[in-house]
Formats: sequence, C-alpha cells, structure tokens
Amino acid sequence: MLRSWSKGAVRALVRPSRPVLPRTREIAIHASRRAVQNNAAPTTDRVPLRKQLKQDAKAIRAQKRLRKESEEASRQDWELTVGIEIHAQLNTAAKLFSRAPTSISDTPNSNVALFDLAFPGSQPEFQAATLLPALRAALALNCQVQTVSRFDRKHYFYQDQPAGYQITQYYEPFARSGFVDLYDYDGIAPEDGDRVRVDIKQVQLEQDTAKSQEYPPATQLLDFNRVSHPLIEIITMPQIHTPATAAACVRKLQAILLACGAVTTGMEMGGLRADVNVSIRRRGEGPGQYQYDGLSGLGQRTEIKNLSSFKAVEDAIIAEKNRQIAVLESGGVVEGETRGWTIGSTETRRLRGKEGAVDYRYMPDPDIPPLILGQDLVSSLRESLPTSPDSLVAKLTGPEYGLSIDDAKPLIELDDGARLEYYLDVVDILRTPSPDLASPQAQVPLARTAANWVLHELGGLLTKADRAWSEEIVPAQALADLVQNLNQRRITGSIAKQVLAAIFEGDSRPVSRLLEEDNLLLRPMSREEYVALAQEVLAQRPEMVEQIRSKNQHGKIGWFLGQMMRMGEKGRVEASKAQEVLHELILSTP
Ligand SMILES: Nc1ncnc2c1ncn2[C@@H]1O[C@H](COP(=O)(O)OP(=O)(O)OP(=O)(O)O)[C@@H](O)[C@H]1O
Ligand SMILES: [Mg+2]
Ligand SMILES: [Mg+2]
Repeated sequence: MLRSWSKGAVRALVRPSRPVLPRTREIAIHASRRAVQNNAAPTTDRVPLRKQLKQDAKAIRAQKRLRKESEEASRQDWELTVGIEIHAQLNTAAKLFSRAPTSISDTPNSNVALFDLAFPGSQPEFQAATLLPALRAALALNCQVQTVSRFDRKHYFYQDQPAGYQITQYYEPFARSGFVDLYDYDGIAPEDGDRVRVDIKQVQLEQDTAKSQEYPPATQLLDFNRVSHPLIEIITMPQIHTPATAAACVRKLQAILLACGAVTTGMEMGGLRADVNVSIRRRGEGPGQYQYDGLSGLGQRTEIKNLSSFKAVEDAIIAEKNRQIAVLESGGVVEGETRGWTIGSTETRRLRGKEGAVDYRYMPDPDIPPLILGQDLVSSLRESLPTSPDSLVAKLTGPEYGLSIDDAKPLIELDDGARLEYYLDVVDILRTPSPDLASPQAQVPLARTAANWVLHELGGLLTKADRAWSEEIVPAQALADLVQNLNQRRITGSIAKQVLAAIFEGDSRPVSRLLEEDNLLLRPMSREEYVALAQEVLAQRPEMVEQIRSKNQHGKIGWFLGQMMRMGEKGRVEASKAQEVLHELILSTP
C-alpha cells in the first residue's frame, strides 16, 4: 500500500538476528577448562583439574585485589568528574516533524515521510502529541518548563542524517534546571553516602538518526524507519564523581522515564542511549582550566558516545579515567575527544576530535515556528503524573505491602516495569473481597508471599528456562489462585511449586480445576495419622531419641521431621504439625 508518507525509494535493510552472547561467567569457565586441556600433555607434573581451578580462582582474586588497591590509590590522588547525556526515544505514535509512524520494528524503510528523508521542498509538520511524553519527562525530572522554546539546526555530515543537519533545541530548550535524587538503594557508590543530587541542566527535543548496519568491507545498509523518531536529550551537570553512581544515575533516569510513560523501552531494547563525559583533576592542585555552565575548575573532558547498558556506562568510565590518569602521570595532555567503547573491552578508543559548537554551525531553523506552551497544559500534566519510582519504593516497603528493599527494587526495575504491573495485579486479585478474605492484618504477609512467588519462584523458572518475561506465561489470576490456596493451607508449598511449573509449561486449566483433577488438594491428616507416622520414624532410631531426651539435643528433631516429610503421603504432611507431634512424643513422654 502506498502511503502519502512512504514514497522514498530507499534500499531495504536486511536485519540479521541478534547474536546471542555467551555469559561472561561461562566464558571464564570455558577458558580455564581449555587452559587445563591444553596443558594436559602426558607429563608427570600434570596439575589435577581441581587444583588448577583453585589456582585460577586464587589468581583472579589476587588480580581483583590489586585492581581494587590501585583504584583506591588513584581515587586518593585524582578526582573523577562525570556528566551524562541521555537520548531517549519518546513514546509517540508519529515522528517529530511528519505523520509517519514511529514503529521501528516494521519492514525497514517502510515508515518514512518525504521530510524525514529531506526531500527538496518537503516541509516540517510538528507533531504536537510529542509534547505530552516530553513534558511528562521534564516534570518527572523536576524541570522548569519554558513558556517559549525554539528549534535549531546542528550540522554534521553522515549518511544516517539525510538533511546534513539534525533538528534540535540548542539555544532555547523546552525544559531547564531539574534534578534527580539518587539514594543508597539506587546502587550509588558507598563513598557517596546516602544520597546524591544530580542537577539537570536542560532537556531538549530532537530527531533521532537512521539506523546503520555495517557489512564490511564495503557495504553499509540504512534503515530510515528510525530517522526523526522524537527524542529527548537529558543533560546532567558534571556533578558525578564515581563510576557506580554514574551507572546508578542512568538506571534511575530510565526508571523515571518508564514510570511516567515518557518512553516505552529502556536500554536493553535500544530505546535509551547514554554518552558519558569524563574528566579528572589532581586532588590538592589548583582548579582545572575548564568550565561548564558556570561550574569552573574542571579538567579536560572526553566524551564516550552511544553506551547501551548500565554496565557499559560504569566500565567505560573506569577505563577512561585510568587512561587519563596514565596520560597525565606520564607528562602528557588529555585531548578533547569523542571516544568509543566496545562491550567486554578494557579500553576506550579514539573516534575523532571533539566537535565544538562552532563546528556544528548551530542556527535557528527558519522553517519551524517557536513552541509556546500554556501553563494550563503543564499544570494538568503535572497533576496526572504517575507515581515516581521513589514513591513506589516507599509504597512497597511501607505498611501497605511491607516488602524489603531487596524485593521492592527488582519488582520496580525488572522488565521495564511490567513485573511490577503483574505483581500489583496479583495482589489486587488477592485482595478482592471474598467471603474467605484474609483479614487486613494478613494483607502484608499475603503481599510478601506474592512478591516471593512473582520474583523468586516464577523468576526462577524464567531463568532456568532462559525465557523472556511475559505476563501471559502464568496469568496473574493463576498465580493469585495459587498463592490463595497456599495461604489457606489447601495445598503445600511443594505442590504449589509443582503446579506453577505445570502452568509455566503450558497447562492452561484454571488452578481450581487442576488441583481437583490431579488430586493435589491437601487432605488434612488426622492427629492419629500424624502420631502413627511419627511413631514409625522414631522407631527407626531409638538411640537418637534417647540422646535428644538425655542430652537435650533438640536440633536432632529435624532429622525425624525430614523423615516424616519423606515417608508421609506426598503433599499431605504439614511441617508445622509434624514438628508439633514429634516434640510432644519425644519430649513429653519419659
Ligand atoms: N569538564 C568536564 N568533565 C566532565 N563532564 C563534563 C565536563 N564539562 C562538561 N561535562 C558534561 O558534558 C556534557 C555536555 O553536554 P552538552 O550536550 O552540553 O554538550 P556536547 O557534549 O558538546 O553536545 P553533543 O554531544 O550533544 O553534541 C554535560 O553532561 C556536562 O555535564
Ligand atoms: Mg549533548
Ligand atoms: Mg555530548
């Protein structure tokens, strides 16, 4: 179908499937095994495998210790400074200046308007709907929204940018002067204390570039579906001084953007990319000669572009800091540069000298009128802003849910917020009034049990099967039914795990039917049955019973309990009742 915005004839991109990277731990294990095999010539001094592995582990520990010590030493001598630029793809249906859809997963080059390809004579049509996610982001980042802002042209020549310039907001961005607070639970470096506030200089609207795919030696294919996808660039002040806090800052910004609905995908899916700017200065020496937006005394910065994971942010900063220290300690000078980083690498690499504002020849775009924003729009968006990640942490760890921070954080962060949605659905179902509803006091334990099942039991199955998250694998209703049955002691924990695994594998029967048909409901054992079973296991080791009685070795009761669980009918023995009967028979009978 020929759409008015898709007449550009552009070579299609063949999208190769994403390579599956082996996990680093696996690489390490394989590498050491291979080393052992290579050394396995039939010599008399061959090192046994276990010994070799132990030696390898010791060497790795020593290496880590050395690295930590040298980090510590360099931290005392040098101060690191980092400022971050985040590019986030906004959650909008259309591009920034055309009505072409933003869907980038469609056939390559199928969602492109003439303006996106810079066809002569085509004109920009600003898509006002872009403002909604952009403003939500700015408000969630505590920015001051500007009543008037404008678009500028930033010139550079590269095939992913058909106009020869990017439309951005350089002189008058739509939002300024925000901040993001990072807490210890966000994973900031311990030396940064409980909280770090990072100021946000500005947030600007701009166009994304086309996606290029290299086929060396001579082919590069371009997919213009991404060109002119609306982006915001968030620019932090250079106020971060540790690599871990820089990574925590990007993670937090992503969480905030997802929570307020400004974006739909995070770094994993390419919806967010970070550039980090790194400089160092020697402690105790005079101030550096560089300044940024009123903050002076800084060292010369280099910029590492296009980082696509939190780990890459942290690792690239560590590598670049070490490189700059080595340059300065050997009497060299740090050049203002744009550098690159490859995952798994230990060094950043020079891409080009850093362009300055002059190189970009910024100029106001003559074809796009200023953006004038009414305060009524801003206030109504502010009022309807969804809960922030910090408020979510407070809510989940507060009296309503009572979760630990260790459970609350992954719930909020996993699967771009989808895991939390699912968890809240499960809890909502559990709390829906019903005749046998747990009392309000029981709601916290129920919420905790639900978190355990969503994160650890269901999460464990996902990890084991190496499957991506989907709320459809085990519907929220099914998990809630399972937790409810467990809570009401209609099934045992091990049966609940067995049923969860069955549903995970595709059993689509409602939980109640599954439990009935497979005869899994707990048929409570009578007291007589518990006593008979206990007597049977006690008779197996009378000498142990004697020891418990005479020497007060109560810890040994656990062995008998284990025997009762094993010997009893599957799924019928309740540990607490079995223990009670054991205590009674052993301790109160002389
Ligand atoms: N001396 C410095 N050390 C560390 N970071 C710095 C230093 N000076 C500036 N920065 C950081 O560098 C970033 C500069 O971003 P900005 O978008 O203003 O300029 P740019 O990098 O030249 O632009 P672009 O890369 O978009 O063309 C900010 O995050 C700022 O905090
Ligand atoms: Mg920038
Ligand atoms: Mg930059």
